[in-house]
Amino acid sequence: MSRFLACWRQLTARSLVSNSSPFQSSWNVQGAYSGVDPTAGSLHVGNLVALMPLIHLYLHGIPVYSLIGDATVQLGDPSGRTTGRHELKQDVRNRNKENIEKQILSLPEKVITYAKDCQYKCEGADASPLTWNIVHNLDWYKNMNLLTFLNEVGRQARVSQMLARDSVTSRLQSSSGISFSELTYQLLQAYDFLHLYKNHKVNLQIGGSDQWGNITAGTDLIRRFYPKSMTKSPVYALTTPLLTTANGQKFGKSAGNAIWLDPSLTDSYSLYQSFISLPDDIASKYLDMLTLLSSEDLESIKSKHFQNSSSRFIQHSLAFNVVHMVHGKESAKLAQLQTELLHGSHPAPFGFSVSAENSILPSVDKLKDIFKTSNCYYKVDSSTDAIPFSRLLRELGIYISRKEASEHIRSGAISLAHETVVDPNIILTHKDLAVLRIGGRRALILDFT
Ligand SMILES: Nc1ncnc2c1ncn2[C@@H]1O[C@H](COP(=O)(O)OP(=O)(O)OP(=O)(O)O)[C@@H](O)[C@H]1O
Ligand SMILES: N[C@@H](Cc1ccc(O)cc1)C(=O)O
Repeated sequence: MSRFLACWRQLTARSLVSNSSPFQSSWNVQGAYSGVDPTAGSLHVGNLVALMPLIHLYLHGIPVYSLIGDATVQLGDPSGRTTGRHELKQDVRNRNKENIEKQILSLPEKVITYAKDCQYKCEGADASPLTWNIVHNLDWYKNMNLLTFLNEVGRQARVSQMLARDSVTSRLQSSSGISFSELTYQLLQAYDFLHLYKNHKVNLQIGGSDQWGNITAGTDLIRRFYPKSMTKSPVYALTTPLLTTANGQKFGKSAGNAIWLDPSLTDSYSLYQSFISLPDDIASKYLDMLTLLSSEDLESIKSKHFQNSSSRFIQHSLAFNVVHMVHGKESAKLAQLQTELLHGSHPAPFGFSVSAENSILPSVDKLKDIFKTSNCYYKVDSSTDAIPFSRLLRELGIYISRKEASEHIRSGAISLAHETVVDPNIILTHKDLAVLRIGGRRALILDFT
């Protein structure tokens, strides 16, 4: 079996293929790429879906390329957007580019460690990972002359096809319309694919399903440029499903609901937590898509979960595995322990909870060690410990105003160490740690020591 066929089986079994060029077992993939525009300082969980096929290809020993769109970010991709993007300043774009590049550079080592832990196998293929390459599209656009681009690329592009792309039709009908630069975005992404095909033998582009139009603009352009090469080295497109919220909204930067992969923006505990309240069917699908667990392990997790679905075993397994892959195993273990202490089933002192089987609560010092690096830990110092509760919450930055804090307190949504607090003016007399709960799921640690 060819390496790509073995990999394709993994991708389809894990529901990672939303659309593709007509698949045949003879697909001859020599290299694959996926791109990201540095519109933010970190990748997010949505981007991870589009990265998963690249991860499987990498583990199967097929050359992979991550493209950082430091040229395309200047135009803004209209795909999946109802309005144009705000222009980012050059220093912000550069910072974003550096951060994303660092994140991608650190990925292969993490993926290999995680894959070993999962005993990931390349069925029927003898493979070992090659280098994970990073390219920047400004490298070929910075000296590109406008006339050369229009002559080489513009001449081949068909305006009727450009206008028919989903990303364009939806915007043409909107009140804000679409700018010329956004309309030409697809030609730049198409030319990227052509460039990588010509210079690095890359003949597969992968992206989220909103990228189908841009990716096929590339396959069309390459076929027009190199009609004779198509028998020996054909080009392919592959898209993954979009990761959406429970109400169908795409997870991402534009929707403002991104869960970042950078631990300084979304710490391991919050990343872990983001999967815990997913409905069973969605969590089960994400477990297939976002982990490298074997089909036997996936089966056994699901069957264990359905013996007692209140255990949320699928959600916890998904959370542990994603944190393991992107932040490392130690961070995943810590996030699991923090989750157990904050959301277990058996109430314990200071407002912590632990499960009945594991009811020994760590000492205050140990608890401080467990939580002090997480975003849910707040140190209450001596200048703030004798002030009214609503002001304390404002001073700690938990609420932006005292008024907002007071409203939440009065509504009964806040409890401290198992006690609901309804008086915004109360002065706390705590001397150790206490868990502050806001609504159903948010839990913070206040450290009064
Ligand atoms: N929620 C998601 N599910 C699956 N793939 C996604 C998701 N969000 C982004 N991607 C994919 O990640 C790749 C890089 O996307 P990029 O970061 O450039 O834009 P984006 O996150 O979609 O941005 P925005 O949210 O601003 O539209 C693309 O292939 C895109 O389709
Ligand atoms: N258009 C992609 C990013 C990208 C940029 C250039 C490419 O060649 C490929 C992909 C997105 O916004 O999600």
